[in-house]
Amino acid sequence: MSTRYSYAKVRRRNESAWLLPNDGTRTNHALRRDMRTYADGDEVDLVIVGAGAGGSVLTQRLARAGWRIVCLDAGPFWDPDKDWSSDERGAHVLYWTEPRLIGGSDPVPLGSNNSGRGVGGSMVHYAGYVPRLHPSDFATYTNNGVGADWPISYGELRTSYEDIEAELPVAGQDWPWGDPHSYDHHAHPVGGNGEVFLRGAKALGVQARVGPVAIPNGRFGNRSHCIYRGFCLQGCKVNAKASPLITHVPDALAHGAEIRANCHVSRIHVDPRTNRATGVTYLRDGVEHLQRAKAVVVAGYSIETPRLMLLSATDAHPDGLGNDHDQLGRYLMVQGAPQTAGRFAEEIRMFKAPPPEVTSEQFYEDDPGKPYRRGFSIQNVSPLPITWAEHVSAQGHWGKDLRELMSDYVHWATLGALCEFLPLPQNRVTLAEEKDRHGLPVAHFSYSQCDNDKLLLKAAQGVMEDLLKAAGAEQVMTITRNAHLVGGARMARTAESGVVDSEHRVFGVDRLYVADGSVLPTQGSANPALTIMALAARLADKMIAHGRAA
Ligand SMILES: Cc1cc2nc3c(=O)[nH]c(=O)nc-3n(C[C@H](O)[C@H](O)[C@H](O)COP(=O)(O)OP(=O)(O)OC[C@H]3O[C@@H](n4cnc5c(N)ncnc54)[C@H](O)[C@@H]3O)c2cc1C
Repeated sequence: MSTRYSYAKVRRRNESAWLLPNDGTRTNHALRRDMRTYADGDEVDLVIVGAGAGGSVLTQRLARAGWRIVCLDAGPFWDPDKDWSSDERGAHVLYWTEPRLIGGSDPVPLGSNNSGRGVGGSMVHYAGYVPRLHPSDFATYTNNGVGADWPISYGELRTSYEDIEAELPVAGQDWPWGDPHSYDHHAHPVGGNGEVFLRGAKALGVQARVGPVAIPNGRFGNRSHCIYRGFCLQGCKVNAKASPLITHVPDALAHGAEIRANCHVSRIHVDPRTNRATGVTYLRDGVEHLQRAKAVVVAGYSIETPRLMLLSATDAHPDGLGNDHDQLGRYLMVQGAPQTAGRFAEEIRMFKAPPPEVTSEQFYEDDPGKPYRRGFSIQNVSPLPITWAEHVSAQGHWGKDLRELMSDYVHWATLGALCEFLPLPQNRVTLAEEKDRHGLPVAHFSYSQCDNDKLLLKAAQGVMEDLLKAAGAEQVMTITRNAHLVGGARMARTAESGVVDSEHRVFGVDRLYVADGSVLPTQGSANPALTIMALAARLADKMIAHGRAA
């Protein structure tokens, strides 16, 4: 571990890893049983919608500062021992599978690959890659003529990045790209898939690094070390992979927050007299409740956050909260995530390690010599058999062909790219006519790629195929897919160009905030969870400095 942080310093800020049991079980049941609870009629300091990456960090930070917090999540309070299995099919309970409609010229399928539900949010079943954004991501419009400029700079997030990296904690080699930095935990040993990446990179002179992954290398507090069984996306059964369920929720409960599971928020209330957010309506077991609060934070992720704000329209805000200038739901982004598999004569067994292994950010920055703006990163991905079947069948293999490729699984290695698709106004969430089981209009998500997006996909595919061939692949197979969702309630300098200001306050409504991935104006080629958590930690600092609403 580096000298930058000691465990004692992390523990003084966030004791979660030490609040977990160390008797071979994974959940501190006493902490949940004895958590402080509030009545709906109690006016708490803050109600937070969503206990995912953004909502959990904010809950933990503000509970520590003595705020009275209720955090509502539509999904369950997971218990890794009881609810999760080392089984791709069994993990389907983790995904947000409520109905949503999709459209546009490149519709984005929504489901297991996009969002989670329940306490811990999507990070419960995320892959665990946690790179930072680069400083350039905060000013792509000024520097490259595309995308958008953030109202804050990278420098304003640096300390929060360091804090969250120490709390997850992150393991990886020294990072040469963006703002060069090191990690508190040394990189993990790589498996067969990682070795292929490193071999191909060396042969081509491409820089690659092991990490950065939110899995401690060794024990951390009472969290077990990683057992390299490869089921990170199915919910880590041993509590090695970080998610807010184990990295921030225990400390939040220990400091008096109430995290209320299975509560679907259907409306944000705004007092027409004061124009202040005053609480939320939520549904539990089909029964409507009202939680009063002095302020409201929405952290339901990029589709559900704009949807809830659209559903909360009032006479004063007839098009939805934060939508007085027709910005809500717009500039929603996915990353183009083509995936290339290569066949090797020897056995690779790509499942035998966490899927996050090796990364290259050599192609991340804008290169004026290229026909496209901005760039992409490349990482190992390790599809398990069902996801592998999806990869192979997406290539048109079926019947005997498909069976042969499935039984050949152990010979394949896989790389995935993250291409920086641009924020475009027409890529947007609106409300559909169709209703969900609560009778609420579902989200319609329209997505169309621009020419720059398509050029990036092609370039990333070329690099991945070259890497695998240079590592000795006899055959390569690429499919096109998407990853991650960010934007939809973006941060901006003015209400005419976004939904929240630099301190996450929704334009046009007092005491209403957004604290999740929807606020990102651009996405770089980095996986988003670390940035979402760092932004929430920064927001908590601002809110604590301003003090609680009277
Ligand atoms: C398969 C997969 C792999 C991924 N891999 C990576 C990775 O390797 N690295 C990375 O950085 N990112 C990864 N991600 C993305 C990452 O998990 C998300 O970007 C991040 O968790 C989003 O944070 P958030 O706070 O915006 O939302 P979430 O973490 O999704 O939290 C939102 C929460 O809000 C709740 N909610 C929504 N609507 C309501 C409502 N109306 N009422 C009450 N509760 C509500 C949901 O139940 C959910 O718990 C991955 C995602 C997936 C699906």
